[in-house]
Amino acid sequence: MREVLEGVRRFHEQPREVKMNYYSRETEIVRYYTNYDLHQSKGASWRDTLICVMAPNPPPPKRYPSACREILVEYSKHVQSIGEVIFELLSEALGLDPDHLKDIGCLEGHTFGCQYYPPCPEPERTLGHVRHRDPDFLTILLQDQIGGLQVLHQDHWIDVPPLEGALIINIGDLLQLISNDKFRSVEHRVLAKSVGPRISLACLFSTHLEPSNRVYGPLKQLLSPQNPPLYEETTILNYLNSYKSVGGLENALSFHKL
Ligand SMILES: O=C(O)CCC(=O)C(=O)O
Ligand SMILES: [Fe+2]
Repeated sequence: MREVLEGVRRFHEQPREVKMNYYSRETEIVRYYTNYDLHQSKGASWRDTLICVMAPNPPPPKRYPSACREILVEYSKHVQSIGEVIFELLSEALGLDPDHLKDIGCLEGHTFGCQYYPPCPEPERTLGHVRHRDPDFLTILLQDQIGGLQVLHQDHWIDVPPLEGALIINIGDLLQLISNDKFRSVEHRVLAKSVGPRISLACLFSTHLEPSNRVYGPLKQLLSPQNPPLYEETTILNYLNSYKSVGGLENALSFHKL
């Protein structure tokens, strides 16, 4: 875990000219940029991001930056195994067969968001990452020892202190949708800090770059006259368009409520 964060640091701390080879504001499967909503949003978050799609259709390994290529590929295998166990447990928690969430494709794809938050001279004037919910089924988040991550709980921002060797599991919007609100996607943010850099790696389980007509809606097994569906069926792409239209700032699920 330490090594993969080191790999992310190595990438971000290279000269700008090297990183520019990966710079893109489009939906490339490997891309480096700052603030996906930079040109729409009124403010900018204090971070840079390297996105790497790892599954289901990874590019040839040489497309990943050499500074972190090997360690990203290795970490991807580990995180896939952890994801399998977590989706089994979540399936059981919903009263379903352990393979259910896997069978409907929740584990099919994952993408790494490799974040780098430089030290900020005026941390009270910005955020490292504005409040948002993740647009996926589930996120496995690895953070370093700097701190700053917070989750919203009963209208209060609660610190998620770094714990050596620990991973943070966040429910995303798509799992809230298919579980018909049994699981809630967590709102979270990262404070800017004068110390740093802070490095994190968010592994987002979703297949959002795969063109697919597959639709997701509340799972039939969870519905009854007392528990009617709360959401319409949607493709992942359609849901992502709602997410982008509000820049992640509002709850994109509200667009899909029945
Ligand atoms: O850097 C972090 O701890 C959070 C990152 C995050 O929320 C994200 O990439 O969606
Ligand atoms: Fe997030």
